[in-house]
Amino acid sequence: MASETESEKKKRISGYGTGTVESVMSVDQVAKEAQALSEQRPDAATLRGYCKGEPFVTIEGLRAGYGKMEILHEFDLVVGKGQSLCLIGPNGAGKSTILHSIFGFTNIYGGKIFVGGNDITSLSPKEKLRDAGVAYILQDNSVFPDMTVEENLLMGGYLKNRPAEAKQSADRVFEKYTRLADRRHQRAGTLSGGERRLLEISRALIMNPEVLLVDEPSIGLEPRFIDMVFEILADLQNVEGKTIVMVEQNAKKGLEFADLGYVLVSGQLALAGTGTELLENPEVGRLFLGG
Ligand SMILES: Nc1ncnc2c1ncn2[C@@H]1O[C@H](COP(=O)(O)OP(=O)(O)OP(=O)(O)O)[C@@H](O)[C@H]1O
Repeated sequence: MASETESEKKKRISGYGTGTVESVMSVDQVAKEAQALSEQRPDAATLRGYCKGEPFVTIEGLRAGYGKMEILHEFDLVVGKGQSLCLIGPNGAGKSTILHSIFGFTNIYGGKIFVGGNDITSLSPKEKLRDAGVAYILQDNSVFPDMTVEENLLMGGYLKNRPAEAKQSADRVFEKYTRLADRRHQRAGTLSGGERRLLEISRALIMNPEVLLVDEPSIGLEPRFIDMVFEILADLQNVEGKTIVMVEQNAKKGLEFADLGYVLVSGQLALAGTGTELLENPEVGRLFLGG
């Protein structure tokens, strides 16, 4: 968003929360005031306390970034199996960088990442998807528009050695989501925004991952599709037992959905709680939920 003006930024942010354009603070102001939240920074034991059962996705003292630039500084995270976590925070705080780091898209300078007790810190994205059961769902517009819905889904199984297995997984997706089944031979570029997001999520399911990293599921969607996408994610968590780590600019939606919420400020964890606790926190409300 390099060319975005301050007024455009305000407009964009106002769409994420519940406030009006006028009532929303500038991006820089939010970032500055959010620093004060860091005084309540939780320790690793507190994070574990929020965990249901054994920790499943754990990050310990992560230092990561791009090239030589460190974006995340000593970042910790603990999520139980089948739990969901939503990361919120000012623009540029490093939320997506956490997902990138878990999936292997960043340089890691220190710290560890575990899934199911296994150290996955230095695995490649391919190994994380194929061997560690971690899938990354891109922000948006990642479907191949000239390929059919079915072909797009099968692309999700390109790491499976046996195409027949990918086909079986795709058939299971079609059984579950008849909306996609009805359109299996349709070009993906002709799908509605909500259907496209459903296809992007479904494509990640072909490898049958345990952990879903979901980057901004509501971005660019009309309100009616946003609810649909969150219902799909709730089903994947509650019925299929997937563990979800999500970044969501619509902080209200994200915190209503997730069991846990973390506020990230300048690459560091500033505040953690249940989704409900953060929704009820007046400072979080003022800074990220539109007042
Ligand atoms: N591929 C990259 N190469 C270099 N720097 C990057 C890259 N991706 C992100 N950054 C930088 O890392 C910092 C954190 O970016 P990140 O996208 O993680 O923030 P964010 O909290 O998700 O922000 P937003 O809410 O605006 O999406 C920013 O300063 C950004 O410019």
